[in-house]
Amino acid sequence: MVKLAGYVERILYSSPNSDYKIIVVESEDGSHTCVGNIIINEGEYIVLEGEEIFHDTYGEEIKVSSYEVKISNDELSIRKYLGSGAIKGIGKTMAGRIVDKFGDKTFEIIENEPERLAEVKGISRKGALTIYEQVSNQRSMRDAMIFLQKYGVTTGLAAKIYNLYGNELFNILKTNPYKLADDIEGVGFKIADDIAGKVGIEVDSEYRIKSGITYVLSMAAQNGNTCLDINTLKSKSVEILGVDYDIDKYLKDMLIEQRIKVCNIDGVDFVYDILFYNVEKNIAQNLLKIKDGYEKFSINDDILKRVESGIDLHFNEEQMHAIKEAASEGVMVITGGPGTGKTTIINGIISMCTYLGKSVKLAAPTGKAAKRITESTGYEASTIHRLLEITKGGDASEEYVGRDEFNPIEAEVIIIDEMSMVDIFLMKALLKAIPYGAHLVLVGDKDQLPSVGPGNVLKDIIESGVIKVIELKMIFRQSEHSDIIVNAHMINDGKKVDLTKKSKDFVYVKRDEAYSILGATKTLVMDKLPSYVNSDIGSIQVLTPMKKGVLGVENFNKYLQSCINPKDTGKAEKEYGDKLFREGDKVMQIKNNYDYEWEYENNKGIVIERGTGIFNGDTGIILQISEFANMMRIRFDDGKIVNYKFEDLSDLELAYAITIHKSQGSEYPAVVIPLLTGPMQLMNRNILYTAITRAKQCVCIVGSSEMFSHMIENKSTQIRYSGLKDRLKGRI
Ligand SMILES: Nc1ncnc2c1ncn2[C@@H]1O[C@H](COP(=O)(O)OP(=O)(O)OP(=O)(O)O)[C@@H](O)[C@H]1O
Repeated sequence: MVKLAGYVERILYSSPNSDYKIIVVESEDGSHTCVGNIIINEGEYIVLEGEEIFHDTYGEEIKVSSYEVKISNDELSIRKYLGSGAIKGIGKTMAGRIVDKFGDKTFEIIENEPERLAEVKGISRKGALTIYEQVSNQRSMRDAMIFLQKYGVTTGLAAKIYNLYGNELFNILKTNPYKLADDIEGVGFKIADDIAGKVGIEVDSEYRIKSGITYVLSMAAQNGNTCLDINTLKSKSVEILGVDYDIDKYLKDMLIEQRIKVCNIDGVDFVYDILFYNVEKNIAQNLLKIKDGYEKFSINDDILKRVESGIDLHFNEEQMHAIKEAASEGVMVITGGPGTGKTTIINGIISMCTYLGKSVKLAAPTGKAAKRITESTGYEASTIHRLLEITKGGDASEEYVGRDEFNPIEAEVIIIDEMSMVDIFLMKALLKAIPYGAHLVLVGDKDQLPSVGPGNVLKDIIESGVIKVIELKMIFRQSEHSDIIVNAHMINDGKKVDLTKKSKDFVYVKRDEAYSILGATKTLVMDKLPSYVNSDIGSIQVLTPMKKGVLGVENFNKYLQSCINPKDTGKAEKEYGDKLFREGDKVMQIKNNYDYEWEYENNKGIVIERGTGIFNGDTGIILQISEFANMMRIRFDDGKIVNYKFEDLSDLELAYAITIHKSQGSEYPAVVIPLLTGPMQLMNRNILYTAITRAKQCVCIVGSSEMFSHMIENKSTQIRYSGLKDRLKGRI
């Protein structure tokens, strides 16, 4: 770690999209090139700390880890600061004239007697005022950044906070920093509480207690709950606030202020953050409206026969029933495990609609799932986000949703696959955009893991008993072809699976210790499986329940990266937080982002198509990392090429191994599942079932057969609190 203090002599590079800069700092012992996210102008005085690094092209540099900016009052630095382009309307010449006139008193004059700037030739009184506003805004923004950095707030978040509140920020920080936690995504109760403590806000302040209660509800939402029973809410609030208060009093206030709602379900009071309450209520109302407001399609046996002959198989009774019901129900659910014929029914419904002249839209929650259903039905599917024309980072909040009740989806039948992944926010947005009279068909496996976001939408709808449900039981893919399917159903039914039985597609590799599991997994991924399933290394997916620990995703990725794509002087690298990306690495996008621009190139490297949108679960390879251009070039599996700015790297993770949660909706030729130990709430049947059903040709379990059996027995899937089922039933 080195420390440095000096003037910013030059800004060599400034990213147009972030605070990333390459600057030259003139200190007592000469010039130094420094790089990092820095908000600064030429001529300002910087005191920084950083690490010395060596760049192949630019030589020695200091990578800045923390800094403080001071505007010096000496004439040269004022001249540089004003002339740096930071203040609109002042160039180098004008800066020279201002400093010639006011010398080292320039800032004092700008701040205290700005009208005097008009004494300088070429500056009007109005111009003087604009200069004053800009200088003081810049100063307060910088002050705010420095202030927030002290509380561990990153520069990106600090800028977001400042942009929202402007100069009101200090006032808010001093009176109610908890407002930040309410208003800004990324500021949780903990950061707000830390600031509050430092600015001297009392622990028993009303703001603090209410903010703590909201925080407990939001943490519950992160675990999938839309509400929380009142006793748990009270005890958790007391726990995080660290003081024993009469929480009831504050809950009553929050009820009056319409910040929360309380619903009684079976004699227990459940508390909702008003946001979740409204979303859940909206889903129930709209779902019932769609259910009742439909128009039956008239079908006859002739049409069904034609559908069947088009698909070239005989539907069994269940399937025929499902297709008929899709014609006569406003909303219906089709649920079943792998190989039970869901896709075949979707095909049948689409084909029936074609004969009836009804328009169909088919969609799924992720890009991968949409691609998969497109391939298996031959009918173009989109993501639900695309169907709803959601823009801006894929956020389903209303302002960015293009399709709604005023501009509904243009289709008479809307089929959604992989419904188990849909959370309450996406469901609300979807239902709002269903046109009057349209039929909605929801397809999914209710035993897959529930959505990452809050809610238990598919299960709640099924259990409400209000919506028509077709549960498929018959397995079409036969056991002689696939142990994966048979075992998946056995696991789902809680039946013991014999791992010692020889199988072509369900393989067990016994290992008793974490590091030997790592080694065996590597051998499978690199040497054995690619030729066995006729695929490349990149298509073999390691799926693990956990993020942390030797067998967690993070460690697995580091290990597999070092084996599959080791360090090499020819491969550039980029560190981002505790992640290290290297050219050639396999990576995954972990959010839907509709703004990323992609292009397709032909084999001569000429761009032949452009578009936008990269989706949660999309995987690709890093082609190039350029520190100078501040970007990383990635080619996704479907050929799209995207330039990621470094500040967007939080959207990317190494993907040699991914969590089972993240694998939902995706399929791979072969999966390797390492199992040894882990937290009991993760090592359960639901997780194992989801992991196994991701594999098309081969599942390899590496590790402990006892843990495998334990997971089948462990049904303790975390309970999700939600009122949707009871709301649909009209009980609340
Ligand atoms: N009535 C039927 N008669 C014969 N084969 C059938 C019938 N229905 C489906 N199949 C076949 O069974 C296999 C599994 O069906 P399908 O792909 O529709 O199931 P799925 O529930 O969508 O499976 P998954 O969830 O694994 O994708 C397919 O090969 C399909 O052609």
